[in-house]
Amino acid sequence: MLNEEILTITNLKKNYGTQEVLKGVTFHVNRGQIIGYIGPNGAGKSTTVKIMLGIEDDYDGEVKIFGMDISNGEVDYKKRIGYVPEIAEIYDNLTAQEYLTFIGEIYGIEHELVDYKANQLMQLFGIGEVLHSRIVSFSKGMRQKLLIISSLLHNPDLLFFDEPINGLDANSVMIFKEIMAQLAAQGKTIFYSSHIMDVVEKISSRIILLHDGRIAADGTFEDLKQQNQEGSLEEIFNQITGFSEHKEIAEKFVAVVEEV
Ligand SMILES: Nc1ncnc2c1ncn2[C@@H]1O[C@H](COP(=O)(O)OP(=O)(O)OP(=O)(O)O)[C@@H](O)[C@H]1O
Repeated sequence: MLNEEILTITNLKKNYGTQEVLKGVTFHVNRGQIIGYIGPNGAGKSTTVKIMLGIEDDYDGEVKIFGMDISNGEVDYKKRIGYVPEIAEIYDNLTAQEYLTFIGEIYGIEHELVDYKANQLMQLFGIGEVLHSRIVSFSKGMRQKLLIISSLLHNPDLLFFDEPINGLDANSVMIFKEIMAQLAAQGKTIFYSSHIMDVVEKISSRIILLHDGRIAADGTFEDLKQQNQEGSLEEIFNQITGFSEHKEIAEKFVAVVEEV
């Protein structure tokens, strides 16, 4: 069922102290969509994702995942979710294989299956030779690949990716974009936050732009292009967020740098 509702957020509000971060966010996402969730730094993207994951539970409004209100205390829905956080706590002293075994145990996956998947996926992502190396010795891109693999180990139906391609080389980005497209074609739903506009533009079936605690745009790239009469997602982003002074800011920045 491709029109099955996977995520339904209604009038979501979140404050940190006196700061209103989310001021009433509403959207619903159907199965098989790739949502590019974008917005300026501090707009509240990670906050929205943390609420959906149940990491942050103090909010107003309603959040339904797989049709169920997540505030009902039921945590089973988390077994069907994969998550690549922007900044991850990762156990440096473990080897990649030990780490993936540990993640597999959390999800209750059979040991042999985890071993098999860990081996295959690491090889396919070009890091097969470090399966038994400690994570502390990994480069940034290698760590990121390991995080992507660990988020997919349990074959989740819904994926939250927060800047997942940080540190990935150009060839790996191509593989990852293709993996996302194929996962979505298989009926997985992907919620993708990133500041890399040309990638978001290309991979998203729908783009949601969060600005000042509210949704400022929601539609396919084509929809957004028509509404804003701009050519690229970067330009649309600049227009909707009312930003045009990058040159002046850069000039002032450099002037301060040059002061001695
Ligand atoms: N635990 C917290 N305590 C207090 N304020 C917080 C906390 N987490 C986030 N905030 C504030 O909420 C706002 C939104 O933060 P959030 O991390 O959701 O933004 P974001 O859109 O993901 O930004 P970025 O693009 O920089 O990752 C920011 O002003 C941030 O300072």
